[in-house]
Amino acid sequence: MADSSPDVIAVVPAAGIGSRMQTECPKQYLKIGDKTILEHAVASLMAHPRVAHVVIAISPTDSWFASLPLASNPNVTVIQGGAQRADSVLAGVNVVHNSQWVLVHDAARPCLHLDDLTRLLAITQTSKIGGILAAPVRDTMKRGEPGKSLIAHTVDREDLWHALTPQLFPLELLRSCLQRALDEHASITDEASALEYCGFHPELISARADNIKVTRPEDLALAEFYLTRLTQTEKK
Ligand SMILES: Nc1ccn([C@@H]2O[C@H](COP(=O)(O)OP(=O)(O)OP(=O)(O)O)[C@@H](O)[C@H]2O)c(=O)n1
Ligand SMILES: C[C@](O)(CO)[C@H](O)COP(=O)(O)O
Repeated sequence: MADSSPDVIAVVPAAGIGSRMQTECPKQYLKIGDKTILEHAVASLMAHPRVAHVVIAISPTDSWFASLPLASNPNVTVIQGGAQRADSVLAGVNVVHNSQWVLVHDAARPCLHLDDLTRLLAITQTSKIGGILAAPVRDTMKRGEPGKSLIAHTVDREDLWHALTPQLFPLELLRSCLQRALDEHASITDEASALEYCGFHPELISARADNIKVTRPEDLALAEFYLTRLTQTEKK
């Protein structure tokens, strides 16, 4: 398949409530500049010619999405998400049919660079398992004593990565691994962990650490700073 033909469908889980953000509205609807965080995240996917369509999973009680231009975008399908992020992702994957590969990207990650997305998408030419964007850990990592603010031990940070999104997998492989992991009540916090649960080893694509997930109040200003730099870089 040519590197530019629209052959990948993206699923964007956007059905969370953003409780850690402590804001009035779910964090994906907070604005940075003239767009919501969700719109920035979707725009970063649509900037690539291989992304043909975006499926967005929103909460059944969502009262914000309908007022966005995305709601009338012909390249967007909106569906109801589920109780957990993995449920929302599986709901999105289950409406994808005409694509060999599916890309999953958090609505809460507005700072994705096009070149990172391009490098992730390139694995479709060589991999049958898929892979994820990831950033090597920089700090010394500690494991705490369970339930205490005491250090149990230092975790070796060699080969330790922060899993980011997008995460990219063959459609049927992701669908079957997610379904099995959820049926068997496995702890699944990203798509790769569902494949790992089923015995697969997805690729790690080293990526920019500024592809942050807006999670806590202090992340909003950082995302705004990164987005400003991203806009200046990618406009050139
Ligand atoms: N049931 C859920 C829970 C989360 N998400 C989405 O998954 C992404 C990453 O999840 P997270 O950052 O944990 O978002 P929230 O669950 O909203 O945050 P919190 O845990 O603070 O409530 C977000 O885009 C969120 O909207 C989802 O689609 N469905
Ligand atoms: C998918 C993810 O963004 C990878 O780091 C992360 O696992 C999402 O976790 P959350 O607790 O749902 O934010």
